[in-house]
Amino acid sequence: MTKLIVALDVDSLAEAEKAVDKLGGKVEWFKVGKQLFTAEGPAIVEMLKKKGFKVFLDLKFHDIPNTVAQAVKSALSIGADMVNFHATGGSEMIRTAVEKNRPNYPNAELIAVTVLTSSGQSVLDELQVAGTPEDAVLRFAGLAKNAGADGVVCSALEIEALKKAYGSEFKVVVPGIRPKGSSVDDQKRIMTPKQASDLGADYIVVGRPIMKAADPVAAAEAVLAELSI
Ligand SMILES: O=c1ccn([C@@H]2O[C@H](COP(=O)(O)O)[C@@H](O)[C@H]2O)c(=O)[nH]1
Repeated sequence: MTKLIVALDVDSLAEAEKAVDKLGGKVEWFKVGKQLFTAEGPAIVEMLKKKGFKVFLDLKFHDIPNTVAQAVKSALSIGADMVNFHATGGSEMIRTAVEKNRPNYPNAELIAVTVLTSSGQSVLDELQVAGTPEDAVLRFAGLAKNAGADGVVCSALEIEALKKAYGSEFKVVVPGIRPKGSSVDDQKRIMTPKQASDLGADYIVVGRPIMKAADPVAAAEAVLAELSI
């Protein structure tokens, strides 16, 4: 079953707590990204864990292997249930982070970012990354899986190929989700909650379509209603 992760892309702990208290009855997972974590730090994760939520700390680490391994350790030690790093950091970086942290946090989900959902073909061309976004996602995911990652962040367009290539146990975490009629914003590779769920997304990540809705609770309920049971 596909789980909903709501992206808490707000400026302050107070704003985040207000949203969480409204959505909390419906939503089990919240994502804390660079905007909120840079402003508030570990207090935000502490607040979410105290209230009993699962936390995806989306800091997309990308650095030398030792630094990423230690950053993942810090993220897990403050209570994150899911953390991520860029697959383009390479196998050694991923393997070091996984091997260093898996023994102490066996249930943590260690996830590699493949190609950002805001990137289309033109970004890959600009960066001289070979092939289509799907080609690159599959390549980066294979590297991440071999290095021990539990899954990847990708767009819904790549779910089918990823599950076929790497099996149903390899998790796919899917942002770039847009309910019918909602603003696309800066996302490029998008699908609806229902499409992503039908394709086998383990998690969908939804930010602005819920957080910026006139009625965020109704928007979250509408997304949840689209997910396959
Ligand atoms: O490839 C990626 C990786 C991460 N994200 C993050 O997900 C949310 C999406 O927010 P929306 O408002 O629903 O667009 C956001 O926090 C991103 O940092 C992503 O979009 N794509």
